[in-house]
Amino acid sequence: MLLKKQQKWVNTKPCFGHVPGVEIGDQFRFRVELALVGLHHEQMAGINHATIEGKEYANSVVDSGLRRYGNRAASPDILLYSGQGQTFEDQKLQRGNLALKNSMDAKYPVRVIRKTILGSVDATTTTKKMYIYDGLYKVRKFWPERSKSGKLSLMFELVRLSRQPDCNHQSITKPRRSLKYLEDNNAETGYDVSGGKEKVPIMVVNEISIEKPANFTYITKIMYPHWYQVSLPEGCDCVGGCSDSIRCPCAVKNGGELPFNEEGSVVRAKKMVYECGPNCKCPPSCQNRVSQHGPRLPLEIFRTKSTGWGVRSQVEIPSGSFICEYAGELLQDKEADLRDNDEYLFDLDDGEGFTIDAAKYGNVGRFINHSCSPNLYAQNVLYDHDDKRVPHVMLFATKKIPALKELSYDYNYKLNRVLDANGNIKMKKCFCGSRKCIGRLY
Ligand SMILES: C[S@@+](CC[C@H](N)C(=O)[O-])C[C@H]1O[C@@H](n2cnc3c(N)ncnc32)[C@H](O)[C@@H]1O
Repeated sequence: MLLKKQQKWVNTKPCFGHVPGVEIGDQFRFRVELALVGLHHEQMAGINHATIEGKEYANSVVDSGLRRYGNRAASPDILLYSGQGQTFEDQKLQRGNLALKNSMDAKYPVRVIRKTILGSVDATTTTKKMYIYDGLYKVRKFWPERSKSGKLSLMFELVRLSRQPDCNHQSITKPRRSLKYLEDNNAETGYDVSGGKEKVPIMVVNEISIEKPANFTYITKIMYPHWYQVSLPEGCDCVGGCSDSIRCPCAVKNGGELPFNEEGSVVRAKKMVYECGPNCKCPPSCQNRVSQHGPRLPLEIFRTKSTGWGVRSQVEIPSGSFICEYAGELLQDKEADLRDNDEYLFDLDDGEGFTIDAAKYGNVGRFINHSCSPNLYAQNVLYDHDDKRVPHVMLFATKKIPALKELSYDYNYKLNRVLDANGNIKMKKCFCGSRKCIGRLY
């Protein structure tokens, strides 16, 4: 309570994925310490959940290890977790249980904290109960199961995401980092670069040096110049959501079909995708509102060996998934030509028009590198205005992408067309490493 009064609790906003400053294997003596660092805010309940657009999603569970709850480790990487509910009645698909199901449907990662007995089993050494952060899991399935008392329990199967460090929770461990370390929040990496502006933290990780990304201001939306007036598009009247592709005017704008499937994956690349907008009567959960909600995957900015910073996901990405927008300052091409740093310019068209500059103001999109064999593509999207000259540039996965594989798109530069101040052709080598690499970015 003293620390709370001194406002020393950290990561107080709900987040999905890893929590800044906490590493797999970190140990905690009491449940309240989990809340203090933002790993699991609930001090009593085993399932922690957070609201996104009115819907609850689980973001962490504490596996008490108690038989009473029927939680048992089927294998070190699989946790069978019994849902919440009173012991004297059947468990229902509500509150934490519903949140776990929603995280399963949305493929959101869930942090698992295991309660473990540490210490030697011989009688001479004292044992200690500890809570250990075990890493990220996904909910694979759930089913009802009759417990010994005859009541129905909801069993959830949680599978540990691959390529995470081992947490050695079974053994007597060497001293690990403790809460004191967390006071040092100025560590070079392991922080959310969005500073809490995105719904999921965008962690910075550097496994090869202590460098961190150069300063810029994190924004989540395009910055329009003061002279640019945004006009709102007309909306649809589909109060319950847009599923009628013949009657919904937004579906009609998309050629008579919804551009996204029920999982929120883009169906096919188009010249323009029209999402529902501020004047539409459909709810935020409408199938035709995807990229406007911002990134949902636990993305990481990591230091690459030869192309500076890059971006990857902590979890596997299904084909067609939305990754992020390319956000920055909207400039006219002639202004963009005068900018000193040309590394973060995204040209919105081939002719004289507009460019997005993410050098000073940008989001995670500014860190995604070019590849000659990309796994993302840039899709033009309109939803909050209907000016086709300045569509939102939204990046989507072109294929299923394994966890921790670098994300990339084709910068589509025209060779021999980039000129320096004296009119000489500028060239830049490409280090994408693909077998199809043409050797040059431009
Ligand atoms: C939009 S930024 C991408 C993020 C950048 N790597 C960083 O560290 O901030 C574009 C710049 O990254 C570098 N880059 C991106 N892809 C590259 C590639 N395939 N080969 C060489 N350099 C690349 C170039 O310097 C390029 O101008």
